[in-house]
Parts: sequence; C-alpha cells; structure tokens
Amino acid sequence: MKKNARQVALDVLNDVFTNDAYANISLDRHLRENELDEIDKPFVTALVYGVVSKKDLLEWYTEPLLKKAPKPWLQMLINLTVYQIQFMDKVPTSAAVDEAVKIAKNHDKHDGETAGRFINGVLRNFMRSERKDQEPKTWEIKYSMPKLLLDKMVKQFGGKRTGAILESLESPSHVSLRKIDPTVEVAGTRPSELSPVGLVADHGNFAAKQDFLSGRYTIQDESSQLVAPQLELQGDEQILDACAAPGGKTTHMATYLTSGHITALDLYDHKLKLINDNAARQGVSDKISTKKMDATQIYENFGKEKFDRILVDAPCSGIGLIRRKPDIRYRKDSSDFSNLQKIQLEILDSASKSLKKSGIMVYSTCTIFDEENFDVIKAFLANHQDFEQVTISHEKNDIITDGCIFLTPEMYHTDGFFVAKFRKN
Ligand SMILES: C[S@@+](CC[C@H](N)C(=O)[O-])C[C@H]1O[C@@H](n2cnc3c(N)ncnc32)[C@H](O)[C@@H]1O
Repeated sequence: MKKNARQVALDVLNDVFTNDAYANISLDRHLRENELDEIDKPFVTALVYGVVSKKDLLEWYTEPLLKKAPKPWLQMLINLTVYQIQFMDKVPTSAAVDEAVKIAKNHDKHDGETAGRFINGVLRNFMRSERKDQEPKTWEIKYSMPKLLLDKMVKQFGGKRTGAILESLESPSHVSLRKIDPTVEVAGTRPSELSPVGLVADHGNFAAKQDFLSGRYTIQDESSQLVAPQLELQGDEQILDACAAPGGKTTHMATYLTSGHITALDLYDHKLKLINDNAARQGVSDKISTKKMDATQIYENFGKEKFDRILVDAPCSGIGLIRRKPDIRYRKDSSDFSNLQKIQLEILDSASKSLKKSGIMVYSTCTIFDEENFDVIKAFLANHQDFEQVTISHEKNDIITDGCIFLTPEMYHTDGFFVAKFRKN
C-alpha cells in the first residue's frame, strides 16, 4: 500500500529515535523509497525537522494527559500531530487528527482500534488543555536543548547570548551558494554579507537546477566559504586537505590553483567518492587527488616538510550545524568533547611536521565550543614553538575574536563556525 506523507514522516522519526538513524540520511532514503507526490516531499521534510527540533516541547504539551508512557511509535505519532496543530498554520487541526487516527488504526491489526481510540482521546484532550496555550518555563524544554549543551552554552556565552543563539536556531536555515563561475546569476538569491563569492536564499532546491549540475555554482554555507581564502593561495602550491570529504573546501581551494595540486584525505572510501564526484561536477578533478588515510598519520605517510599549505577542517562535535541538523543535539555526551579535542590535536601535530617552513596551516571546525576551538589552538601553540598564530581580518569585524573567525549562529544566520590560521617559522 502506498504510504502517505505523514506515515513516511513517522517512519523517519521512528528510525531516528529508535534506531539512532541520522535524520538527513533516513529522510533521503525514505523519500527515495516511497513514491510521494512532489508536493508532499517538502511537507515530509518540514514535519521531520520540526518534530526532531521540538521533541521535548511536543512531549511537554501532552505529558499531563498520559497516565503512563505510550509505546514509542505512538508517542511519536502524538508528537507529529501536536506539531502540526501548534506550528503548521496551513494544516487544519481536523485533518491532522483524522490522519493520526487512521495511521494508528493501520499500524497494528490487533491493537489498531485501541490505538486509534487512544490517540483520538489524547489529541482531543490536548485541544482543550491549558498547556496548549502555555509556554514551558525552562529553556531545556522550550528549545528542546539537552541540559549538557545548554549548560555549556550558558557557561561560555552567558544567558543573554545563549538566549539569542537558541532563538535564532528556531528560524529556518538559509541556503547558501558559492559561485564558481563569477558571471552566474541565480534567481531568488542575494549577495552574501560575508563571502565575496557567496549568494544566499531563504529557501529553495538549488541542487536541482542546471547551473548547479553543470558546476557554475555549488552549495556551501557562507561560513565555510571563509576558509579557502585564508590559505593565501597564489596558484602553484602543494596543498594537503587533511579531513576533506565531501570536498566543499577542497573544491573551493582548487579554484585558486593553476599548476598547484591538492591531496585530499579522508577515512572512508565512500567519502572519498563524494570528493571525486564534487570535483568532477565543478570541473576541478585535475587539481585534486584523493587518498584514504587517517590524518593522525600524515607525518608517518608523507614525511617532513612536504606541503606549502595544510587545511585541517577537523572532525568535531558539529554543534554549529544544529539548525540544519537538529538531531545532532541528542547525540552528545560530555566525553565527546574531550575525545574530539584529543583527535584534533593529534591531527594538527602530525600535519604540522609535514608543513614546509613559512607554510600556512589553517584549522577550522563547525562547532561553537571553546574545547574544540580556542582551547585547541592554545594547546597546539604551547607545544609547537615553531608556529605562530596569524591574525585573520575581515571587513565584518564582529566575526573576528582573538585573531580567529568565530561565528555563532545568531550573528549572520550561518552555521556556527571557527577558523584559525598559523604560520611555520
Ligand atoms: C568537518 S568534515 C570535513 C568537511 C570538508 N572539509 C568539507 O568542507 O566538505 C570532517 C571529515 O573528517 C573526516 N575524518 C574524521 N576523522 C578523520 C581522520 N582521523 N583522518 C582523516 N579524516 C577524518 C570525516 O570522515 C569527515 O568527512
């Protein structure tokens, strides 16, 4: 039987919360496997990302109405329906409730009738409840932000800025494009405030357009577009991109090259393929070779002083991506941050030995927490006396902190991002 949009959204949500699937990957798979009408795909996407990003709030709304915790799929169906009622103005409440009852009835041929009656009762009680029009008192529930992350944010940024960050994560991500052909014009976009080659749109499927497919532009967050310019490329450099997949920054660096070349590393074959596919679409394959390698072993593999430039776009907690990947918030525990710092320092240490004298190394992450940003560069500089930090400047002075680019998501509605630059003496 052909599944409808809400059933597909529910399948994705169950996959995320019971099988620990990544929301973006599960959503792509379910959209491919189910023959949905084109018009339903954005609806499914909005449902999935909406429910993921507001899970704790949605459960708060109905918690007083439930005598005991329902089965996980039924709780998720309640969440899915409450989300439509509270946050989707164009969906009539009656349609949301009727569809939920149908899904519950079809779910299980033994318990279906009972589940249908149960969800109907819960939703009708919710419509009459006081909580429907109330707001929770804690940020943890209001923004569905786990305590671990919330505490870290308040400690680092203080209450006021944390509130601004959380509020900005509530509004949808922009789509950012990087022009490859400088003459390309893309309808529905405006110039980026941060990147000279960037265009920004509030929404839209720009990956389906001919100018994307023929490599005249690519999709890359404005913050990520600030990395390649920091390598001061003249065109003839030998570059190592230590953690390169899917190749957003590799291909950007390649646009600066004439006779130079980039060796792009990553741990997995399927990820190296993404770099190669991106390079082919953008017409820069001749400037890039990919290699499967653990970046903590750069020096063991390449030896001393081999590269003019090295980019370490390090594996990180990805907290800066929460707006685009809302499920990230539920996947962290406190040990993640210290484990990542250790790997980040190991990669920098190994890479530093393979950088030529006077060479430039750039370190970047898509996280906003000090442990993976400023603390890492302090520890690196303390143990590498032959390196100095190079102060980065940018016409938007507010994105520079202590000589590094440091963007939190509320500033320019980008990803949270960090870039530091070093020179070897
Ligand atoms: C932040 S992403 C890189 C994004 C990429 N630079 C871009 O702009 O498209 C980090 C990448 O590092 C890879 N990675 C993680 N640990 C690694 C290691 N020890 N050595 C090499 N690559 C690693 C991951 O597979 C992931 O693709």
